[in-house]
Amino acid sequence: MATALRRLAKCSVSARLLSFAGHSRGRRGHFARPCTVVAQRNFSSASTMTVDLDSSTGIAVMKLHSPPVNSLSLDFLTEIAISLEKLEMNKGCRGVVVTSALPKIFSAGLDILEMYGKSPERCGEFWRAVQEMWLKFYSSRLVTVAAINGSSPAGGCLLSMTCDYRIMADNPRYSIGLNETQLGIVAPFWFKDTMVNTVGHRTAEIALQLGLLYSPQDALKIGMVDELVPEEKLVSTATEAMARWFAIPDHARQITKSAMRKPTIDKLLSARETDISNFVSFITKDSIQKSLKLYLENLRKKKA
Ligand SMILES: CCCCC/C=C\C/C=C\C=C\CC(=O)SCCNC(=O)CCNC(=O)[C@H](O)C(C)(C)COP(=O)(O)OP(=O)(O)OC[C@H]1O[C@@H](n2cnc3c(N)ncnc32)[C@H](O)[C@@H]1OP(=O)(O)O
Repeated sequence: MATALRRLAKCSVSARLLSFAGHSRGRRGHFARPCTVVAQRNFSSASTMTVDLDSSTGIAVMKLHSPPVNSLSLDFLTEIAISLEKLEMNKGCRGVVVTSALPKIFSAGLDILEMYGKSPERCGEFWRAVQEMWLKFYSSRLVTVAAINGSSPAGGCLLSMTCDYRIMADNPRYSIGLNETQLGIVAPFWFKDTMVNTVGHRTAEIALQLGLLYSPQDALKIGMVDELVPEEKLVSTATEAMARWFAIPDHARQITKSAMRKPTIDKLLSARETDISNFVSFITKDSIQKSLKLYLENLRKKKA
């Protein structure tokens, strides 16, 4: 099943690229099979998410549910990317709110177990899925809002930064940021570019080198998130925020989004294979594997 999902994800890259620049809502009809919410729900045998599309508003809510911490494994990444693609193909869908169904955690980022003790082939496959998820979200025609209802380190922060707008629960126990250097690893250039596009060069330089995780209040100050609200108001605020984006004609908003993001997207597209081989050779180094081992042990010790 997972292999079939991944194959489908690979085939769909061209559809995404075709759909990105300059298409209007009226032109989406040529895509195959529109998704239905029920099909979406049944799509994943592992039930790692629910996607509910309200046909009266055109807003879908994607709730990530991969316990214990929504870490982004190869299969989970693939399911997220395919779910977004199905929404893209659905004429009735104009926007998606991404949130977590788990308490206190939006996403713990990339699944460290996918990067530790794995073969180079598997690491490469994993990294392609990370790229694919990023490409799909960053180039989405939909209005994307992250409703960040828990901690969101590293890849979790990246996922939220691919969205058009971020609303975070105002809870000082939560944190968000690209903390890769704290694990002894390096955020690749397109993580860095997404961060720079979100918070600006100087702030990104400090945040990335120090691997900073920000409280919601500090994340608001640096522009990593756009709004803070009490947790219980998160999804309702996200759907309200969506109304402002829906008030703009889709084609104008989409072309503008494309103009803003295309250079960053093209940079990865033109270096995709090199980026995969850089990742594989970096992550499989003995020294990096040792850092990851230590980090995993510390995570487990923290609990004991
Ligand atoms: C020069 C060329 C460069 C090329 C590019 C090269 C490299 C780039 C490479 C990688 C980029 C990676 C980006 C990432 O996303 S790395 C992941 C970073 N994530 C983290 O650091 C988060 C770690 N987790 C936490 O801080 C906490 O778990 C969290 C705050 C999320 C939740 O805390 P809580 O107390 O509720 O839960 P825990 O008890 O800590 O965890 C429960 C359980 O889950 C396991 N776990 C947590 N996070 C992860 C994870 N990201 N992956 C896998 N597993 C995770 C944790 O170990 C516990 O497991 P167990 O003890 O119950 O077995």
